[in-house]
Amino acid sequence: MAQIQWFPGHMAKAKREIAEKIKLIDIVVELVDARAPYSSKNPLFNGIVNNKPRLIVMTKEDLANPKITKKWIQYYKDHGYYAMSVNLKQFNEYKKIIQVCKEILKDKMEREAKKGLKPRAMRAMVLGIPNVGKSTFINRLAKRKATVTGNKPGVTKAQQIIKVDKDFELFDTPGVLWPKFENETVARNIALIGSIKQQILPREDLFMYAVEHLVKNYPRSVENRYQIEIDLEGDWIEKCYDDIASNKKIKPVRGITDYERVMDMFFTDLFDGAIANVTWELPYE
Ligand SMILES: Nc1nc2c(ncn2[C@@H]2O[C@H](COP(=O)(O)OP(=O)(O)OP(=O)(O)O)[C@@H](O)[C@H]2O)c(=O)[nH]1
Repeated sequence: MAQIQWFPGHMAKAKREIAEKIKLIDIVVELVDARAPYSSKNPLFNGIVNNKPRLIVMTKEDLANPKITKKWIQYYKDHGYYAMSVNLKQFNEYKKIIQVCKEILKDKMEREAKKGLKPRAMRAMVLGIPNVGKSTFINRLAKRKATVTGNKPGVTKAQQIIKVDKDFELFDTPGVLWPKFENETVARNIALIGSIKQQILPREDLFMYAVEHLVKNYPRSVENRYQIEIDLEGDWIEKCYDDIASNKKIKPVRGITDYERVMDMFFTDLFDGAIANVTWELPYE
């Protein structure tokens, strides 16, 4: 954990920016990654959002375990949030989010109309830690490349309002929250969903944690991928490196297994979904 830097300055700045914007909006759309819904949710702005309605959108449902995603949605609902899951890679998925926002705000808009207030569009803001899909969602809405997307933490840039339709508007710049590093498990989980660089943690530890979690919770996911057997006893990790290297024909370096290449291959398989439908944490854990 010593390598992880905590930047109170960044956090304070993000908090200030979000607090400024929040005054202008009717609903907060908070994106979290379905593979690690706890670790990718930053409790920091609970105090800022206050009484604004909040919709939690679990992105990347296509990469997560569908049964656990359902449990998480129930968990959020039990805790008074609106919640849903999406695969933003699917072109029309963003429409579902807008639909749900409109349903949530329907009563509020009707109350305003009854009071004789001028009809206006509902306004939403997107929030989330890096890499959860904020730009992808906003770009889909804007139907243009408004912001740069990429599978690297921290690429969201430049503030405009996007008019989605006559009833709905969205800030074109999302609120970027800093990931929390509450404990080692949280840090590992956010590294495993790509929200922080893996290199921030000792990579061998991350590899071992991931393989162990998979073997215990997703029997045969790793074994089948590399045609190996894993028995979590004794020097299992050494054997695991050697067996993956041998199966994938990764050449040894000066007679020693090339651990770095084994890890590269494993993490690529994980990020590309070759080892798929994995969620790293359960609700109530
Ligand atoms: N499989 C899958 N990939 C997704 C989904 N949503 C986003 N992605 C991918 O995740 C990566 C990160 O998405 P972005 O939209 O850049 O995330 P962001 O939250 O704007 O990231 P920052 O700019 O770092 O704050 C991109 O490669 C997207 O294509 C999803 O629902 N499923």
